[in-house]
Amino acid sequence: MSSQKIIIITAPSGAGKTTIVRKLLSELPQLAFSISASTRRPREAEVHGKDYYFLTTEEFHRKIEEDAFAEYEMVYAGKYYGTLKSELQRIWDHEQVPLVDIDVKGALSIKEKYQEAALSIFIQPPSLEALRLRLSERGTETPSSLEERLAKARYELSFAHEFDAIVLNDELETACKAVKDLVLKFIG
Ligand SMILES: Nc1ncnc2c1ncn2[C@@H]1O[C@H](COP(=O)(O)OP(=O)(O)OP(=O)(O)O)[C@@H](O)[C@H]1O
Ligand SMILES: Nc1nc2c(ncn2[C@@H]2O[C@H](COP(=O)(O)O)[C@@H](O)[C@H]2O)c(=O)[nH]1
Repeated sequence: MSSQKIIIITAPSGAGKTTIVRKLLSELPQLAFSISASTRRPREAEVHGKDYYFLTTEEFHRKIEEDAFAEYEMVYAGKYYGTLKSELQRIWDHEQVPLVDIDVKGALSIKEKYQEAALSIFIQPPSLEALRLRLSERGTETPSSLEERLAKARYELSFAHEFDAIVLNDELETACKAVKDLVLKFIG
């Protein structure tokens, strides 16, 4: 496997990135999840150092000053999310390929930074109505955070064609297989 490749999975919130990423990680040991830093509060059952590195805003600012991020964005409700350079290096040091699950702006930054070393996949939801249903059934959002995510989704959908591939996530198994095929072709 050639070193220092990176796989970017992006989409509007609720499109199914995390679901697809988890399946991919369970099937392809060549990949490792790039754990992002975030200042949002952990959800029930989320674990520091597994789902995210949960930081205070002060800690996140310090890391920005130290130039510790490959990219970072204020994604929702004043909360920061960022990909740590040290996390990518940790994964490369294990001779694995980092899989980053990030928002569309962050994905465009990583794509620009790593150029042909990056494979970028946009997960397309069947419709905004489907997104609304998935997010409300997930049970993680308040009415206002749900609307915030849907408003951002409308904007993010217009960037789909900036990425190397678009995979429709209507039937989950079909979407997972399409993503797996793209990844296997890329990592060789
Ligand atoms: N193909 C699908 N059909 C129906 N439900 C799905 C499908 N794919 C994912 N879901 C469900 O939709 C919800 C949102 O999925 P998921 O959390 O993976 O989205 P996400 O893109 O990672 O969102 P976020 O960006 O907010 O983390 C979850 O409850 C998941 O089980
Ligand atoms: N730009 C970045 N976006 C990230 C990163 N890690 C996660 N995310 C994206 O944030 C939203 C919200 O996630 P949630 O866990 O609060 O539902 C989602 O779109 C993630 O993909 C990151 O490091 N940089």
